Amino acid sequence: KHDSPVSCAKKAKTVKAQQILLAELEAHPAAWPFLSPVNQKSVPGYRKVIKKPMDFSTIREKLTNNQYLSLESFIMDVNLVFDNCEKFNEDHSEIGQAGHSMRRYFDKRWTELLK
Ligand SMILES: Cn1cc(C(=O)NCCCNC(=O)c2ccc(F)cc2)ccc1=O
Repeated sequence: KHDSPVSCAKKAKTVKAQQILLAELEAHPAAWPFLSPVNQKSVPGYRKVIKKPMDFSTIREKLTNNQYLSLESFIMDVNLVFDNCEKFNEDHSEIGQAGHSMRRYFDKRWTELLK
């Protein structure tokens, strides 16, 4: 129940890093396809093809509710957004290109921030 001061400080550091990373993803010009859940009523085939939908607003909700027990689980959800995008969209479509661009940006930023 009570963390040692060291592990408590370490946890605060990763939460801070997650907040910084998510804010940067949300502010990115190519973030628009990922800011809210894909509307499964208006996007034919999405519900059948994508088994685990994920988007930045859902990640924001989970972060706010302290649902990420580790940095890894946060990174897995962000990568799920980009993996879903690659599965559903052609690489050279507008949304496909946005997904590649956002994944490159995320990979660069989280290694810079936590390396
Ligand atoms: C990730 N993905 C997204 C869509 C999709 O159609 N998503 C809706 C985009 C419409 N949303 C906007 O245009 C927008 C949103 C926020 C904002 F601030 C400005 C514009 C379809 C397939 C898929 O795989």
